[in-house]
Amino acid sequence: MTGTETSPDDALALWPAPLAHGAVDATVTVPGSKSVTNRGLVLAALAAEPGWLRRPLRSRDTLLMAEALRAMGVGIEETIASNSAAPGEPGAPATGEAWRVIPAGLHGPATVDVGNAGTVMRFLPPVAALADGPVRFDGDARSHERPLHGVIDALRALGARIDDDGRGALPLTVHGNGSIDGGPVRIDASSSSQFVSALLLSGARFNQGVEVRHVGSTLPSMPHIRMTVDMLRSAGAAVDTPEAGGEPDVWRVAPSALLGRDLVVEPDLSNAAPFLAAALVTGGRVTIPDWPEHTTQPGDALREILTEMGGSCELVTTADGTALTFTGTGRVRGIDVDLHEVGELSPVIAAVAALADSESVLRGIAHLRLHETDRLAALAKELNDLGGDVTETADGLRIRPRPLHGGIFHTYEDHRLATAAAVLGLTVSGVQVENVATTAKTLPDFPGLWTGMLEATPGAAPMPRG
Ligand SMILES: O=C(O)C1=C[C@@H](OP(=O)(O)O)[C@@H](O)[C@H](O)C1
Ligand SMILES: C=C(OP(=O)(O)O)C(=O)O
Repeated sequence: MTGTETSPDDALALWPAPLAHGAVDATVTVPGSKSVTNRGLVLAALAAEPGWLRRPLRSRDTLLMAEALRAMGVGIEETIASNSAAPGEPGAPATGEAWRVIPAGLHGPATVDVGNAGTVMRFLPPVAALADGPVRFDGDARSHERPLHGVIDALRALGARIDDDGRGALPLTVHGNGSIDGGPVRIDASSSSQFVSALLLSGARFNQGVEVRHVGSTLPSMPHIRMTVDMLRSAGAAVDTPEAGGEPDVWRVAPSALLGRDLVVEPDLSNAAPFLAAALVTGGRVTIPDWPEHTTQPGDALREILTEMGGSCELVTTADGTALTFTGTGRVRGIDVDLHEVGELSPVIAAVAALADSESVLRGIAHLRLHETDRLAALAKELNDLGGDVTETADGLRIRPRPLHGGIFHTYEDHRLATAAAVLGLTVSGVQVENVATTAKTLPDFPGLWTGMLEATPGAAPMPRG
């Protein structure tokens, strides 16, 4: 357990989700992307020169990543950056919060606490295989249940020595000797795209690079694999992908040094979901500044999905950059949608679907059973306990809207269950969210952002409730 894990008191606490007394109308600045920040940290740590991450997300998952890299010898300084990069360094970002990453010879002995961060538990064993000395990995109880076989088996096949208990999961120790052969490897990544991303992110530093061939029946979260490829290329790596005319399900990273970068982290578009959903379910309007015009983040799909569910959106370019304004119409429609590529959006979409005027079917998300919690079981149970009519299907959820009532919404230490519950609480009186502090996994001060959104709204301010 880390100091950043939810404390026992937080875990027991109930947060009265504020009711919106009208249409919300607010601008919400969403913190940086977890997925971009943690990839940025790994690539910067493996680079041949120092780099910068500007506007990084500071949340449990990213602080665990930074701490783990520090434990292996990487320098990570949290700073308010100014334009004073030393000669020969990649330019420092203009101003604002930034992390300066100073790569160093990676070494053990080290201990890594992964918490319940998929990105930490999957992306770092390949980094540890490049370190000199043993690196032990452990984390929250749930981290022992989340699949890791794709990474463990692949690293062994590529020349690494790993001690584990044979279950294909944590805890484990990687015994690195400073380098790894690399080369071709076959994996089944049907339970998590993060297996592929993990091997590609470190692959440029393997002696022969890496060729990852996915042999499973299905591969979720393709935008996250595209994000990995995109960020590797920006760091100077040569990457072949299926999209670029390569073989289906095969990715290759050539061996090379990586560049230090000056990376500006985009807002976390998946974490924009509850705020956009607030506009939809209250018939209001929410603007998210700095919404990128082009992005690999899966959260960009919210524009299409929530529009189909009854809203409309506009991406506006101003002198300050682009911003997304999402407007609800007062009507919320059900949806039949395959969320295989964008699974992390499912909890909030399920909450909106429960408030819609017609049935929804969410498909292609069987792998969510292996996320922070079994998200399909948890969503079905918690929505039904509030009076909903939700059934689990083989690969998703069928949601028939019913009048909901208040009650305790359990969150199973899952940040996205908590934000989904907050959406319900906007229009359902008396929703009490258990352990809202679990949102700190990826979204610092979610309750503050949420009440800030409501307080910015004339006439829709939250009523204090006991
Ligand atoms: O690579 C990433 O940053 C992520 C990939 C996805 O994982 P899965 O492919 O395991 O669903 C996603 O759900 C997770 O939140 C973040
Ligand atoms: C699945 C998620 O996280 P992780 O990176 O821990 O896999 C998520 O954030 O929805």
